[in-house]
Amino acid sequence: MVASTAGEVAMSSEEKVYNVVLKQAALVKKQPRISRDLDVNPDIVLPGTLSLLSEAYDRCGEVCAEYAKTFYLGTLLMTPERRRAIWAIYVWCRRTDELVDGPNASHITPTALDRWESRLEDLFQGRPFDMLDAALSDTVTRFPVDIQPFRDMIEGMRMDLKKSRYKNFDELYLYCYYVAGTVGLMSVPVMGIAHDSQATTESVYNAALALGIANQLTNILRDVGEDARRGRVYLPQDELAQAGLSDDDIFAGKVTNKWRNFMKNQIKRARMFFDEAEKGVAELSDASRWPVWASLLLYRQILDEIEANDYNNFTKRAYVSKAKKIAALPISYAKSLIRSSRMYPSKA
Ligand SMILES: CC(C)=CCC/C(C)=C/CC/C(C)=C/CC/C(C)=C/[C@@H]1[C@@H](COP(=O)(O)OP(=O)(O)O)[C@]1(C)CC/C=C(\C)CC/C=C(\C)CCC=C(C)C
Ligand SMILES: [Mn+2]
Repeated sequence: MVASTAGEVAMSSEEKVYNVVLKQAALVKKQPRISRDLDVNPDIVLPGTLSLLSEAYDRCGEVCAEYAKTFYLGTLLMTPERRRAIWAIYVWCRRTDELVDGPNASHITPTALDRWESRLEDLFQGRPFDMLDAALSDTVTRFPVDIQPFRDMIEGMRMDLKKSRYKNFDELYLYCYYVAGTVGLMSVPVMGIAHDSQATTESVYNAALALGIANQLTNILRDVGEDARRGRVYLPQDELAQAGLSDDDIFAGKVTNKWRNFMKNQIKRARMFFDEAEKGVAELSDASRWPVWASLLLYRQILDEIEANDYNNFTKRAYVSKAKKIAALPISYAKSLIRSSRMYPSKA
């Protein structure tokens, strides 16, 4: 908590977001933990609807494969119903992101985002607008997914429309929650917490949030040059100033020692969020641990690549080679066999 000059007590972004985590965890606790593999029940669908729905999910899978090969490969390791649900969530997130980041972004207004939000409300009430919405509409009836993180992601897009600078890490943290921490909160109810996990639901949600934040911080550090060319600086202005840097240095795009030192600290912080996330992966249901480990290790390696590029994230895009991606699979598989709190039940 931070006291303002008027004596009011303002909540930090971390506190605000933690309250969302607590609410999400409480909501999912009301539902039984998913301990078995659910599958589509044809008895509850009208004739013809099932195949339409299958087509809708397949299309979501195709979009996911096209835009995010790594995530897609990860989802192939999941059970069929969970995989389809993650595809549906992925596609909704991607479409939301495209509104402000895609080819038509310059025409997007706050009103368009309001319309997108009412479509979201409709699909949660069983009234999807199109085929891709229909897949998510079905997913939210099968898994205890709440609407709040979806609304919050749209809020992040609103923020992107009106804001291109972040005063400090507190402001950046809130942005990262909106656009990526939310994905963690949307995904846990689908991935499921292991039925014999001793961890609290809050701690697993907190780890999921941390993975979203870590991914987004990494994404920001990878894309500094690209974002600057769009007039955007997603770095804390106060930390830049403390390092003796300004927006002009970013637009100039020169790798100096000041920049290297600044980047070292930013990378350190992103790694701390990855460390926090790691604590929760072992608590996920058996079939979900491997894909989450794989995606965590792969995204985390982008930070190593930024270092390997001598911190030139102005003109060099850090990427993980195919060989390293393949090498991450057995490592993540081995890690997924570790079931921490279940191995030490006395911890609870
Ligand atoms: C297997 C797995 C990890 C599944 C999650 C798949 C999913 C639903 C992804 C949605 C991603 C998405 C399209 C988000 C929209 C906003 C956005 C673009 C965020 C950035 C993603 C990376 O995208 P990319 O590199 O393509 O970026 P560009 O558009 O090219 O700039 C983000 C960096 C955020 C992604 C955040 C996550 C995937 C959160 C992961 C957390 C979990 C799956 C929870 C795991 C649970 C525990 C307990 C740790
Ligand atoms: Mn980016």
